[in-house]
Amino acid sequence: MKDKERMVMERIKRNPYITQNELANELHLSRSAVAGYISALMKKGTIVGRAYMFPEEGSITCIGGANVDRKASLKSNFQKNTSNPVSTTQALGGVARNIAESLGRLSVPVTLLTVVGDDQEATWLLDKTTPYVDMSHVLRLPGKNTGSYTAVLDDSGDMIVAFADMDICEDVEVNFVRDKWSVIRSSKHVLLDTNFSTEVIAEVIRSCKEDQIALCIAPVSAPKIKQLPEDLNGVTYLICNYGEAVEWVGHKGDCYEQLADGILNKGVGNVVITDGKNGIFYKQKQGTTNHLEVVEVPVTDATGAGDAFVAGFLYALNEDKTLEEACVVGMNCSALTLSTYETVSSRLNVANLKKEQLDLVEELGTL
Ligand SMILES: Nc1ncnc2c1ncn2[C@@H]1O[C@H](COP(=O)(O)OP(=O)(O)O)[C@@H](O)[C@H]1O
Ligand SMILES: O=c1[nH]cc([C@@H]2O[C@H](COP(=O)(O)O)[C@@H](O)[C@H]2O)c(=O)[nH]1
Repeated sequence: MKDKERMVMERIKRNPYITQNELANELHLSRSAVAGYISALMKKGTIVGRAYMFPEEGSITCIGGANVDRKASLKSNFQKNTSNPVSTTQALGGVARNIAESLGRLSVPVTLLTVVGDDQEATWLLDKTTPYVDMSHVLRLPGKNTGSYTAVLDDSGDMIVAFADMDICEDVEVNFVRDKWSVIRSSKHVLLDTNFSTEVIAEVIRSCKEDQIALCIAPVSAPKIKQLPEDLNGVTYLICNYGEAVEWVGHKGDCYEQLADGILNKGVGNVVITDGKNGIFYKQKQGTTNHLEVVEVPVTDATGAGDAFVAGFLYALNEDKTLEEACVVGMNCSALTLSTYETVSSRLNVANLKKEQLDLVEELGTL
């Protein structure tokens, strides 16, 4: 068997969903050359036919960034223009990846559509995420660096500043979404972050609207919320923090309702604004508005609290809970993450989530 033919066969074995275009991109061949190799493999009987695969019920597809996070925790107050003593840790990150891993840990069938390079970081990221998430559709770009995020945290675990090098996301094109549409379309919910370009984001929104798939957007940061297109018709849920909402649609000092209205006016169906220990505000285009209190918990490391909230929220919606119930589950998921240095808590599972719920209920003194 020729080398190229073997490479085509091995990739199909690893991912029976792979398209001819994807094979052509990965192997630097033309699509017609790939078609030729596939036809030769079929003639030899190495491939006996295409599998018909059924989507897993209640699955979620997460689309967006995957990073290696490096965190430096200051041992004393930050001082400019000198070297500050820190302890450093490394973890996996990227908003869509964090949410996908959390959902996987909560036993939800989940697929991640993201992009990585061909460096050691990519191998580490794929190895560590695969136990929880279907990573067979991840785009690997030869010669590119996997995304990274470097944060400096103060001695109470809050971020002072962070730097995200995610140039690799600029190489993801609209065709990536189109090629993967059969995977995306089979999901009960789609989660999209704002690491990819406005064109890619707009394509996901347009297609989810056309196929009536529930779409939840988690903007990544104040600068990246601006990557959202103007028209958000087709977005079922948008979950952002107060700072992101102010940067995007408001002014400092705006109340939650003013910010929520600004977002709903763009076409979103339901908006949730998180504001750390100050609680959660949600407003539905057709329905209710509410401000929920959170039970304050000691913070070890705040990284990933917002992503954990989204994961808990989607987990609950997938279980057919209401929007308000989903917000409460989201808060419990965040509480688990806040208590560890990990971006995604390794203690996250359905049993611990239920226990967290009971502990909080006890603390609130209500049932
Ligand atoms: N000190 C805290 N005590 C309890 N929960 C918190 C605390 N800080 C954050 N959270 C939880 O984490 C969620 C997300 O935090 P927030 O700071 O709003 O977003 P982000 O992490 O995206 O900046 C909040 O909605 C809340 O449920
Ligand atoms: O431009 C980006 N910045 C940061 C992240 C990710 O966001 C997470 C931190 O989330 P939060 O801000 O909710 O703590 C980290 O895992 C980091 O990799 C990202 O995907 N894109």
